[in-house]
Amino acid sequence: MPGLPSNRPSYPIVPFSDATPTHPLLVVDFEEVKAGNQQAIDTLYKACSSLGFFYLKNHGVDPDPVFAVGEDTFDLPEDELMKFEQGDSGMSAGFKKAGLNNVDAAGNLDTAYFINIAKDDAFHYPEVRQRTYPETCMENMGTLTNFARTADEVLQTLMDSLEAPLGLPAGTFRKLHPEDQLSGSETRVIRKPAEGEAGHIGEGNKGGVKGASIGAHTDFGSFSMLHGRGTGGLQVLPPGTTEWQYIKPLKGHAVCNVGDTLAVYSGGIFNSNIHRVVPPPPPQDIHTRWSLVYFIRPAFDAALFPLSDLSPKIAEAASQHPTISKMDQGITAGQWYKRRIAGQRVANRKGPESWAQSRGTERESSSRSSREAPSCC
Ligand SMILES: O=C(O)CCC(=O)C(=O)O
Ligand SMILES: [Fe+2]
Repeated sequence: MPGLPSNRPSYPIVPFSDATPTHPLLVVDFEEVKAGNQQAIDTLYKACSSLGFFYLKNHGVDPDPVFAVGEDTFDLPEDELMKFEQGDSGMSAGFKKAGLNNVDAAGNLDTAYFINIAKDDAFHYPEVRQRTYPETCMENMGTLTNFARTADEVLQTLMDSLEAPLGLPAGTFRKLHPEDQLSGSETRVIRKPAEGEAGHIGEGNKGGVKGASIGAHTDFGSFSMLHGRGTGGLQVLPPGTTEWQYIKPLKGHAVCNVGDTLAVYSGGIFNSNIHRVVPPPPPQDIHTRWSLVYFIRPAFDAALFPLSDLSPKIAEAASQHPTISKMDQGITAGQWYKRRIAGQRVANRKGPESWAQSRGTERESSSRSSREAPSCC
């Protein structure tokens, strides 16, 4: 039973090595942001407009019961899980087994298992708004709903606090991320198999990063909040650099990052930075890696363009942004999400151009200067 003591290992099985070089992140205190502390909001704004990644402390979200649901889910036989596979049409909700996504333009295969539970289904259970899930999820929907509600409210609160510094009217972001309209917001538990287990290395992969879990990408939505179990593997490519750098797992701290839709709404003031997941650095590399993400994404029907009409500051930034200034003004957040999800599926690959066509805002993020990145934590 999820949440109850079990004979499962506790993570990390071995600690993240201090000898591994890591990239520092700013630390944002959620309680202070929520209380309106200007210094904390300034730190958040600085983080979003530089690397786009930060540690979040005092967030009040407990990942452990959801990790337990994830463990029970991935224990189910694969043919049972495959009844809930996300498919190739651009739907994210559901199960994905390792090897069904590409990790690079060469077509190498991923090594990550996902169970994705849509906010729509968690918030409105027992009503089925997007789809149903394996029995371990359906029977523990209370746990999943509680997690999604808490994480969603944390990320909505962060976005509330960014409205004034962006020159936006209060309530702008909540209108774009409403509870009652279908969206791509979801909870994702990720399992990367331990060394020696099936799926640890992508079958038939030639070249690329050995055992890569998730290829280089930007997130599709507005904000992502990641909980780990003390295991490394997440890497960022800081603006203006060419070397991937690990993010150090910090106990009690979530890692949050700006995604494409928030970058676009802000006219490019905020940065949706490229990142990837590779096998944990030694000595953690021989063990299973677990992570848990909550993604807040706009309503599928929300228009996706810079909020220039609402903020002269955003209008000015958007007009100077190399890619955002040229974006198709007719696209919705749902179309953006579908293109990105479908485009990374192995079954939809036609050639290296499929990978390029499935990318997000990362092509321009590399043009940011490294001077903008935070230099300390
Ligand atoms: O597992 C991680 O550390 C990050 C996962 C991630 O980047 C994603 O699911 O988009
Ligand atoms: Fe990501």
